[in-house]
Amino acid sequence: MDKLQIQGGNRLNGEIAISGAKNAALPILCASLLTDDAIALHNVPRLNDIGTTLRLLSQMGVRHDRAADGTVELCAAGVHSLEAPYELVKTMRASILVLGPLLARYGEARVSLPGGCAIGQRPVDQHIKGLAAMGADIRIEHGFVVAKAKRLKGTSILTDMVTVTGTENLMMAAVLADGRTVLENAAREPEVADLAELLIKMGARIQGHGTDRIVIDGVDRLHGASHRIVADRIEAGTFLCAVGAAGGEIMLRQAAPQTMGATLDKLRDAGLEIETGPDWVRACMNRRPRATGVRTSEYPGFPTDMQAQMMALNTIADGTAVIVENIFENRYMHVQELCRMGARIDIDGHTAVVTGVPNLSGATVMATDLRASASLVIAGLAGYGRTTVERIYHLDRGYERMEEKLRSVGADIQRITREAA
Ligand SMILES: CC(=O)N[C@H]1[C@@H](OP(=O)(O)OP(=O)(O)OC[C@H]2O[C@@H](n3ccc(=O)[nH]c3=O)[C@H](O)[C@@H]2O)O[C@H](CO)[C@@H](O)[C@@H]1O
Ligand SMILES: C=C(OP(=O)(O)O)C(=O)O
Repeated sequence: MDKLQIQGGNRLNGEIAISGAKNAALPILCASLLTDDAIALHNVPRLNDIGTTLRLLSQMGVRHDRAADGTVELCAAGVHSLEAPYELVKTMRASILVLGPLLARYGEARVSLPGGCAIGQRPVDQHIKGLAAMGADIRIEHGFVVAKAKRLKGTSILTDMVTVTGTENLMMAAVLADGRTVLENAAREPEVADLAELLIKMGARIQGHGTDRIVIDGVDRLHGASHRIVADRIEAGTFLCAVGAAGGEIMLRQAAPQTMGATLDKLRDAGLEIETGPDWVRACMNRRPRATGVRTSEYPGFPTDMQAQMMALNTIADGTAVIVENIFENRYMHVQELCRMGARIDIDGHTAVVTGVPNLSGATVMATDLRASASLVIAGLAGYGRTTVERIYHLDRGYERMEEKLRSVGADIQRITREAA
């Protein structure tokens, strides 16, 4: 298994190009199931999760071409299987995003239930409840969601909580349904809005995306379209935490600062000097970070996907920060590993109290999930001595060439591949 080896202490200086957002690209790839026509997507990041989704779509009969410049063309004219098998779903929860499109377009789907994962239980009951309200006959059988519907019917759906992939699944189901669907308590995340933008280009009638009430008027068919995936606000935020912890000055290109409000505010509180333009962020850090507490919440609040990275920054801050994780019940797996590097963190339920220490010391640590891995990389860059981050397959699910991007701004970081290890 690949590992990363980091020699801490280098300041980060230079430019990094931000990739397309994983969490926008995944539902958008699945939306290709909604039409027989070709869909051309630009700025698709090269990530393991994207590879898994393309494999999943391929085994259903979706043809795709992937160019080196991040363009992916898909055509679902030859779909012959309406099943998402456990072998693929178990490696990536977002596979559940084929459920809505398959049901809307083919009236049938058999999708393996995703297993429990590192950050929480993550049930899909709201996806099922919404589709059932639209008239689908849905059962759980042998670990699969088995769904059937002649044609889904538009209705009003109020989810019990804000769910990102739930909103996306229901929106993709509703675009081909009979009549109007209203999604109340909808997720406002920029990735949901980006999916809606693609669907509108395909001929869907959607209003209110980006708000908590999305209104969708179903149409009989959708057509081909071309779309550029929005920039990854979490990747950009991760690099900003890295410069916050290691010091230096970086310019992020092809970024979307307008989607990063809560993260930029908190990083400014922590002492980073930040300037933004339409598609760039410049950040400079010349001091010890100030302790900065965060409470995660739905967009536009502070994202749970930035909690671990913000915690890494706080481990070396001046003062004590209180971090509250409100979205996932088990998203503190990085705490134990950060403590192995000398961090002082106490957890009580959803709350972590981080008392900043002057220095972290390099250690061998284990990555347990995607953002936990990123937090360990940040800690390794800021600490003294060598840090080895094991099990980085989690990192490769969601970051494109992270070590190359960090090396290009001066980090001493190497990938040790399985063969060389
Ligand atoms: C591929 C993708 O876009 N992943 C993102 C998406 O995950 P994902 O869409 O899986 O997360 P949700 O927004 O659905 O989860 C929010 C909360 O609702 C709960 N819940 C959700 C659905 C449901 O049917 N029942 C239920 O109880 C979850 O367990 C969680 O506690 O949003 C999360 C929250 O911003 C991010 O951390 C993930 O990076
Ligand atoms: C939790 C994440 O992703 P996923 O929902 O794909 O597990 C994430 O991107 O941090």
